[in-house]
Amino acid sequence: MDKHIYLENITVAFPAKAGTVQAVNQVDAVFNSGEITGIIGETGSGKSVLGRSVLRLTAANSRITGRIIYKNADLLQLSEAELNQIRGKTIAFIPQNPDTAFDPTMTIGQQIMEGPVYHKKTPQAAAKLLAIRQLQRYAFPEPHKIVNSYPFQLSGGMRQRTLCAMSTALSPEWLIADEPTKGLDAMIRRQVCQLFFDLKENMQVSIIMITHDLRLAQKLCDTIIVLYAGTIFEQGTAGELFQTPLHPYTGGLLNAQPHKSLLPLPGMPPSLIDLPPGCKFQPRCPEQTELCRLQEPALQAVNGRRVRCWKYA
Ligand SMILES: Nc1ncnc2c1ncn2[C@@H]1O[C@H](COP(=O)(O)OP(=O)(O)OP(=O)(O)O)[C@@H](O)[C@H]1O
Ligand code: NI
Repeated sequence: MDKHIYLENITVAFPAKAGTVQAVNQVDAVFNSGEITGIIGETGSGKSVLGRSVLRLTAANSRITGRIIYKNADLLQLSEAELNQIRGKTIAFIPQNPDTAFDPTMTIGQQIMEGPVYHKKTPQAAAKLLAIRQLQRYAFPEPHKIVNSYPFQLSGGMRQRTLCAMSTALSPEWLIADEPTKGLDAMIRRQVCQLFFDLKENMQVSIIMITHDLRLAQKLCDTIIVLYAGTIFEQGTAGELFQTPLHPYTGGLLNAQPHKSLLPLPGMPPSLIDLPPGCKFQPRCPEQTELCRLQEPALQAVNGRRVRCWKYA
């Protein structure tokens, strides 16, 4: 039995007063086990919603349809109790905003120990040792002190790293990390980056990495998925995709990086309530044609990659 995660026709919608927000639209993808898959795309393109949908962690009013197959089971069909046996233990999630993920009344040590004590019945003393070891791995110079501190006593960067320590305390098979390097300074970012690499190489953890940090994605990821307006616009190996982006949107994203031309993509993403016909990127695309306005291109296979653009049809 393989340990890939298969997304089949995943759509995530949020009914709202003004209409239904289509945050994720008919996504088909395979997250290969043993790999780091990066999900990149502009703000609001659906990265977090897609990542959260795997463990049904989207907002309570969300409607998720499609299938998410992991080890022959559809995660979307499991009961809350069954899913709770997977959450954190087999598939762990590191949320985007560290500040809402902590209980302010518990010490850092207690929060890291919670998973092992709850899921694996690890005795308190052993769990505390594990917490200290975890903090050490995530580059805390004084883990013995940190286990006894409270979240408010830590800097934002330290809280981010504590979240990583919490999420990997149970040695999960999969880790879904939502912008794990956000707000970290360059040195700590390099350490966390090295850690993700170690998790993959030495601890056999497969990773889904949601990020705005394209240099991190290029360095760390095996496969890249590019999202726009909730759909996959391009997918390929990190090497090929960063070397020769096929979609004009991917090209624009890469060019907007600080060490490149720093040219932001012109225009705004579309409203996700009333999506226009045709290619969703067409109003902003420098290479648009009549066909792009009329009909939405399919996600095409091109030399082992996938791209949603009429240029390649
Ligand atoms: N609970 C919700 N109700 C309504 N709309 C939502 C809800 N959660 C997310 N959305 C919408 O879904 C879309 C995708 O959001 P998402 O957070 O996945 O974007 P993102 O790519 O992660 O952006 P960022 O890079 O800023 O984190 C956005 O338009 C957002 O406003
Ligand atoms: Ni996000």
